Amino acid sequence: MYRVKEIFYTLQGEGSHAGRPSVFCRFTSCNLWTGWEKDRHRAICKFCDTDFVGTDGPGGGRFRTAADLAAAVAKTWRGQPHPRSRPYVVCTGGEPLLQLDTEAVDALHAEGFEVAIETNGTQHAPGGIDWICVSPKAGTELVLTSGQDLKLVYPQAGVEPELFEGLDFDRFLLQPMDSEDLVANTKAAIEYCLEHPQWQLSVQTHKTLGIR
Ligand SMILES: C[S@@+](CC[C@H](N)C(=O)[O-])C[C@H]1O[C@@H](n2cnc3c(N)ncnc32)[C@H](O)[C@@H]1O
Ligand SMILES: Nc1nc2[nH]cc(C(=O)O)c2c(=O)[nH]1
Ligand code: SF4
Ligand SMILES: [Mg+2]
Repeated sequence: MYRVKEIFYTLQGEGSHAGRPSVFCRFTSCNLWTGWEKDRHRAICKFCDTDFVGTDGPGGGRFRTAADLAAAVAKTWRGQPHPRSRPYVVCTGGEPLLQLDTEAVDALHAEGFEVAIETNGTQHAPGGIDWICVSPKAGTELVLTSGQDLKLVYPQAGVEPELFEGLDFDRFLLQPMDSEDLVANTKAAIEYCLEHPQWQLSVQTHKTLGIR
């Protein structure tokens, strides 16, 4: 059984695939916050910008089998077939690696999808995922230390970018923390990238574009 908050079609807003048409499959629940506002002050991850509680969002629900889940994702894709583009699904949450298993990855592949995830990196990943974006969180142990994007929300006291520079990722990105300090955080992230050019800026473009 897979519990999913919502499944929707939009452009990837962040990271090195920003702009890419994607189905987002947002899994319910996270190991670093209950998702309830009343608990935010005592969560391990306190700055989350996402509602991942329940299964009541558009396209959300409980899917009994991996094939059911993959069929729901496939139904949400509306790109026209083209030899140079493969349907693309971004598994996120909440924390997708609490639920995404080999069966689900295989079922998504069987529906013709390239499979991406956005994860906090505290759980191991099943094999076969095509693109892994890890976003480390202060106060956690990082167990997923390789992938494509290492996308650090910046600034976070206790997890300075230097800690991750040696890991096995293709790209290292700083994403300004969205909060009342977004303007200052963006300025600080830009300055850090300019001084340390192995890092590049990741802007949450969907928020300024007014899309999901
Ligand atoms: C909602 S999380 C879900 C996936 C996974 N739990 C994780 O944290 O990577 C999706 C992405 O949004 C980022 N994010 C969450 N809250 C944010 C905020 N306030 N400002 C900037 N990025 C944020 C996360 O770091 C992660 O890269
Ligand atoms: N457009 C868009 N891009 C995103 N990239 C990562 C997201 C997420 O919440 O994981 C996200 C999201 O929620 N919307
Ligand atoms: S780990 Fe991800 S989903 Fe969980 S609270 Fe933090 S940003 Fe939100
Ligand atoms: Mg988001």
